[in-house]
Amino acid sequence: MRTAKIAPSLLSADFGNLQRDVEMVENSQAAWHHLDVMDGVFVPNISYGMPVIRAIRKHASKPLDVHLMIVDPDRYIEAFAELGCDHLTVHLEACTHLHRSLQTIRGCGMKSGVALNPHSPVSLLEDCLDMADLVCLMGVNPGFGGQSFIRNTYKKIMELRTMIDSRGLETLIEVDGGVNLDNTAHLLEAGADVLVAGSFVFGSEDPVATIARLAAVEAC
Ligand SMILES: O=C(CO)[C@@H](O)[C@H](O)COP(=O)(O)O
Repeated sequence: MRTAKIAPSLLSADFGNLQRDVEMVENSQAAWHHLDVMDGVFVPNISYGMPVIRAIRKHASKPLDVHLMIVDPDRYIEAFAELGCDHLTVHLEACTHLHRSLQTIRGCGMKSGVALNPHSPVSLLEDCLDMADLVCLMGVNPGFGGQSFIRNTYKKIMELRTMIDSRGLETLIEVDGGVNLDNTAHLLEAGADVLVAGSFVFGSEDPVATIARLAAVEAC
């Protein structure tokens, strides 16, 4: 039976109690911390950047899974590596030379990730899939937590699973946005490996228990 790695998105954390929320994730069954960096240009929202990630790193021993929603991310790859980020994901739509960006991320010692907006087909990864340790399929249009899951994502997960398996790759499929207990089993069955959940975890009464429930869901 397959279960998913759960990566709570700290975008939905209480920033006035950030250390508390980071420690909550540390003490839960979550696999990774998911950190969303938004620049107000690539997406219509601004979140947080390097000083906040530096502070989170001090309280986190689990991997930091950093999702850059910024234009021209190549400018900052080295800086995120120096902060101690473990996975760095750039958007296909924000990269002029995606192959080079993924190569640079690996060259800096991090796991390379590429994210696809809901409108981008997975076929766009045909020629650089082997450069990605992780593909993040957005289940919502990026920029905000708390949106509804876009169902076309299931088809994309299945297509990507086939591409990965037929090439014998070990690339992880991450789904980000709109994840909750109603769709976790379907996402796993479609082929997802990692689920990012923000509002469903941090908006719940008992986030540790919610993470445990998400992590316990099995795919047939
Ligand atoms: O990248 C993003 C949003 O752009 C996500 O990581 C959200 O933070 C997920 O939030 P929920 O949809 O789970 O509330």
